[in-house]
Amino acid sequence: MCLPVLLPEVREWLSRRSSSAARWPAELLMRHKGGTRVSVVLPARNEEATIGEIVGRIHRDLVVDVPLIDELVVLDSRSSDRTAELAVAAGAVTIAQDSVLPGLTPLWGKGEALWKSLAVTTGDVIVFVDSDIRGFTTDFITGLLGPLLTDPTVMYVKGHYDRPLHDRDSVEPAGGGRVTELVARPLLNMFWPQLAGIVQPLAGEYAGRREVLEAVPFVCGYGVEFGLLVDLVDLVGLEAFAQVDLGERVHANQSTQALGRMAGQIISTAWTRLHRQGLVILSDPPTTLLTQFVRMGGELVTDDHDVRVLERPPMAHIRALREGR
Ligand SMILES: O=c1ccn([C@@H]2O[C@H](COP(=O)(O)OP(=O)(O)O)[C@@H](O)[C@H]2O)c(=O)[nH]1
Ligand SMILES: O=C(O)[C@@H](COP(=O)(O)O)O[C@H]1O[C@H](CO)[C@@H](O)[C@H](O)[C@H]1O
Repeated sequence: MCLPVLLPEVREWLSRRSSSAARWPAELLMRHKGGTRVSVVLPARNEEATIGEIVGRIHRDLVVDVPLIDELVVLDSRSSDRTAELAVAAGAVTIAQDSVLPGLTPLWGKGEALWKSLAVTTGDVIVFVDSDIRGFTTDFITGLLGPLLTDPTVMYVKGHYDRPLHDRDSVEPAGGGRVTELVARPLLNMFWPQLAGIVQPLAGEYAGRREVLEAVPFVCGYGVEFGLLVDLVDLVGLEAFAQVDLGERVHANQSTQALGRMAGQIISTAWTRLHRQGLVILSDPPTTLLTQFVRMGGELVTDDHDVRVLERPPMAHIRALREGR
């Protein structure tokens, strides 16, 4: 007989803190919104193919038709295409990542964009949505806001969905979330079993209260989602988390090589948390160099990457410094 793997408290949490997007229509949320300001942030790096559609839908449905959202911001993460122009045209405030907190050394990556969005938004609640989603619908946003606007004990909400996998010229009905299944989920089950009930730990769609988002560091690259989960559950406990089924999400799938580098960043992030939380004793730190192999002109050549974790301190610390506290 195989033992139930999920901890009893995780199983119990799942039964109480899970819902689906359909449960949270915008009209219901308007009745609960009160004076809570809501910001929606889209980190975007070269997303001209989809940013206009996503921003346009959010602006029409949740700014004009039902004024649930107070702020719609695209954090332009060093795009070299028409992302910023199309985002503005569709109704978003668009801010260049490197223009935020210019006194700090600029860093790269998705997490840098998300961390800087805290400095240029005013919402009490912030919703993060990727900008490469195909077939985006605004119930991704109302679903994530549901638990936050109706339950003051909820601090952080993760979306989950079925994840088809785009192949060159076909879409497999499942198979997406490759780094989730091959790296993130095993790491969380092994070292942070209280997070084993998070269905899509790396999902780019999530929301939280500013007070907690500004109380934790942000990993600058692709480790940001993994780092937020581990740091926030340490800060507020699983009880303050909720999870919403958003249905299905199709996005631009990166190459296996690119996901290898993403996996390296996530393993580096996990390693820093294992050490910071005293779960491992560092005799000597692991290397952060990842050597991949690519064939060029018939030759197999090495392709070296640094997957070290760069992270920003809690935004609350930056605010305190700037206010001389
Ligand atoms: O340096 C970066 C890398 C990515 N992104 C954005 O973060 C989201 C997720 O990134 P990506 O699609 O590259 O990751 P994947 O979804 O393939 O894991 C997308 O909206 C990207 O435009 C970003 O703002 N800055
Ligand atoms: O979940 C995953 O394994 C990766 C890759 O997804 P695919 O295998 O390309 O569907 O996608 C996520 O990971 C990134 C790192 O956390 C997030 O930033 C992305 O938003 C998310 O799509």
